[in-house]
Amino acid sequence: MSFPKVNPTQTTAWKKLQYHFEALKKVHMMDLFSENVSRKSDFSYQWDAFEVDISKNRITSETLSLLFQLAGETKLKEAIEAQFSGVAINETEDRAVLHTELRNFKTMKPEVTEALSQMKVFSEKIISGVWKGHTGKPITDVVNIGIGGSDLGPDMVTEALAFYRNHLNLHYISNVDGDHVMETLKKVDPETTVFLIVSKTFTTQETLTNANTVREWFLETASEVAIAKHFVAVSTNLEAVQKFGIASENIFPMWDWVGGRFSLWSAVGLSTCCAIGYKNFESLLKGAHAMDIHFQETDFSENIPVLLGLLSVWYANFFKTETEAVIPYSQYLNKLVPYLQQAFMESNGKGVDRNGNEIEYQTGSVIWGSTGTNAQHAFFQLLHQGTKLIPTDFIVFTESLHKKIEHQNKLLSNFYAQTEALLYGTKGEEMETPYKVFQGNRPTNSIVIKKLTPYSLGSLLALYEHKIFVQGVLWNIFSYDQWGVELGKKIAVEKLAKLQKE
Ligand SMILES: O=P(O)(O)OC[C@H]1O[C@](O)(CO)[C@@H](O)[C@@H]1O
Repeated sequence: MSFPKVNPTQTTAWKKLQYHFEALKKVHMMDLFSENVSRKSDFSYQWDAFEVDISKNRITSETLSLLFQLAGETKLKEAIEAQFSGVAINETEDRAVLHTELRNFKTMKPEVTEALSQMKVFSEKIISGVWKGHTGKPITDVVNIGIGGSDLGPDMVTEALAFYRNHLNLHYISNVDGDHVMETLKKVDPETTVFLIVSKTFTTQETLTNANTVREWFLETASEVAIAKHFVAVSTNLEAVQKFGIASENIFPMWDWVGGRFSLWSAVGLSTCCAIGYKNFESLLKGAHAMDIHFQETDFSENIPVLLGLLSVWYANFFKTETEAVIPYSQYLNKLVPYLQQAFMESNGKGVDRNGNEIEYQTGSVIWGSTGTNAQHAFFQLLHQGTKLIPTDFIVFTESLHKKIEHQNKLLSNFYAQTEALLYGTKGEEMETPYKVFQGNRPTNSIVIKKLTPYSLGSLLALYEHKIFVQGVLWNIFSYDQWGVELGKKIAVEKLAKLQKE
């Protein structure tokens, strides 16, 4: 049984939140800090190697109580249970949503265990040089051909975990723009490169076009039989993969209960597994699973994904904010924001509710951002003095991987300085000109993690996955379909036919 479909605006909590908002909207957070000396610790949450501080938000303990009431009335607890127990909560596609099962080693389905061991064997052969190209040379380069969820997640994780990488060179081809594939092919040698064609459906125009171009390029210097040593596929569509000419032992499975944007934990992450080795890949999965348990079992008052999801709703629906920024103070997380953009916006960019009615409140915020400190010199002016209120996540790792202490101290001091400047502004200070005034009162979450490891990265990504789900339940939308991408694809097919004729 799926969980009840509640319009959030019809709940008692929503009405109370509306009144509460009217009373709180002009209050400066600085006053909330002066009234309560333990505000920082009251609104900080420790979990594993994470410390999440939400004290710099325009909230009081009453705000949280009302948001918990809203979660109760919209049946969040029941929704979490339904998702984890495999109910087909993706109703418009009649599918369960079980990416969490890809990282649960205790209850893992046999086909997942089998796929993981297939990944282990394959990646070990590639890394050790046992797997040879068709001319007998070991593999030096791995190229992932995929787009959307079959590209963004693996690419992001491979870059984020560069510190843990081996000698292999990794490349990602996604865009149908021929310059993308051709520039990548300039860098690789067909004799020592393996191509991973990753597509859940194996019908995606960009991926198939790129895969065919690569295949033609490969066959300029090799025979058809050599394909078995250089082409591998990850897909649910075995028939289409076989038609493409990929040997059956080179096919890795996917399942319809894993959404593309939640699939980096499956064989879709094969490129990452080759780059960092199976042991590290498994650690990524275990870190995500630890967060799954936290999300499933922790009371909402201490539940980090729940708290962050509720705060988004508070800002989007009461303060009417339209965007949220994410600023990781780690260059390794340079690709986190593009990955989150698909995860959040493809999931929650919906205008029809779970009862089929058009929605009259805001859903799916625009997600944007980039790494600190670079972002400080790009768009922080707007965060500090612009007319828009932009709730922002600040993420940092306290320990630096390269032990560059001076750099790390400067990075951390900027991290803390920015959240304080956004909080306090110049309130209480005499400024000689209005242009130098900072209003402050701009909300931030601080996500402070001990160290960037495969495990902690897994936890961080799972945290955001669950935040998406929390928002979706509160907004009463289906977070796991993506019909909004179809119309453009259909028109593009028609345009292509016309262009080809001309
Ligand atoms: O893995 P596939 O089937 O090639 O799909 C790629 C991407 O395309 C989308 O369907 C959007 O067009 C995404 O949801 C998905 O991640």
